[in-house]
Amino acid sequence: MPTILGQNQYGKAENRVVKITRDGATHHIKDLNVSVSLSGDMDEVHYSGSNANVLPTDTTKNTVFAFAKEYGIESAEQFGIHLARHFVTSQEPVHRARIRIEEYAWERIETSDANSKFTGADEVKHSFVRKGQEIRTAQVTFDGEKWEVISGVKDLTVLNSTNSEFWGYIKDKYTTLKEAYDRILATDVSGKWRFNWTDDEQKMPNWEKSYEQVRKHLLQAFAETYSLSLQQTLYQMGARIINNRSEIDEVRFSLPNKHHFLVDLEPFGLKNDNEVYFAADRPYGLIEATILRDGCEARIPVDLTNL
Ligand SMILES: O=c1[nH]c(=O)c2[nH]c(=O)[nH]c2[nH]1
Repeated sequence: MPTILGQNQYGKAENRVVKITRDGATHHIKDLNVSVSLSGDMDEVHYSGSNANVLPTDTTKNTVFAFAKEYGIESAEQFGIHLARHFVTSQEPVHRARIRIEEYAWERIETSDANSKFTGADEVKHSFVRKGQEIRTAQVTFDGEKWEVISGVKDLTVLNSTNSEFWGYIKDKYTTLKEAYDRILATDVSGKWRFNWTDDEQKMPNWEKSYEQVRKHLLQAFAETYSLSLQQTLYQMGARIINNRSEIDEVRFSLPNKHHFLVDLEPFGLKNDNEVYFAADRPYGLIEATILRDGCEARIPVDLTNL
């Protein structure tokens, strides 16, 4: 044979598994990106195409989701150990398993005073904001007389593990979506807000404080809205900003609906009681709208990517 096979490995990469653990009203989230890579006696599949030694990559994917239910996700390391041990000890041709995991960290959203008076809690127990990745934006325009300041945020990722439903929508012959009465609602917030300050240097807003407050209001509105659609949540987020921040007249949001699909674990004899989800990255719903102070003009461009 003029050629020989060198190092090889295979498996399913980037399994996006989200595990919600429900401790009464307090939910915990683990969000992992798990890549499985197996190697061993795999010469024949390369040389002759015999799959006799091949555990399908599809099976390695299913194992990731099933193990999230069976073992839970204590830590990325512990989860990786369960998986690697399983592949090497259960399949004779598999001699080595490499499990790579990225973990995305979340923190709880603090509630507004109104909500904590109502619930007695200072955090919403099912609302999370992804740690450390948001980008703050600003656009300043001056024509020699008047200023226009539009501030914004992008890549601010949030998730509610309950208090979200979606039902009662149009059904035509192409509709397959099942009505949801308790779903995950997650989005990467892209938003812009326009200040009504135009010229009086004495009355310039405190930009730092304003950003912190807008961020707080939009997060709290996301966390505290019992959502019947992402459209409704979006409107609440904008309205909360306009109602609390007199320096802002207009808010525009572009919100991808980051779908989380319940994984069917029945084929493995496991019940998925709203615990293990596949976090799909595309396609996604895209919900966009402007919220205006009554009587004010819409000036933020409809397409936020142009700003
Ligand atoms: O909040 C939602 N709004 C929609 O318009 C929509 N469409 C869809 O398929 N799922 C959802 N969810």
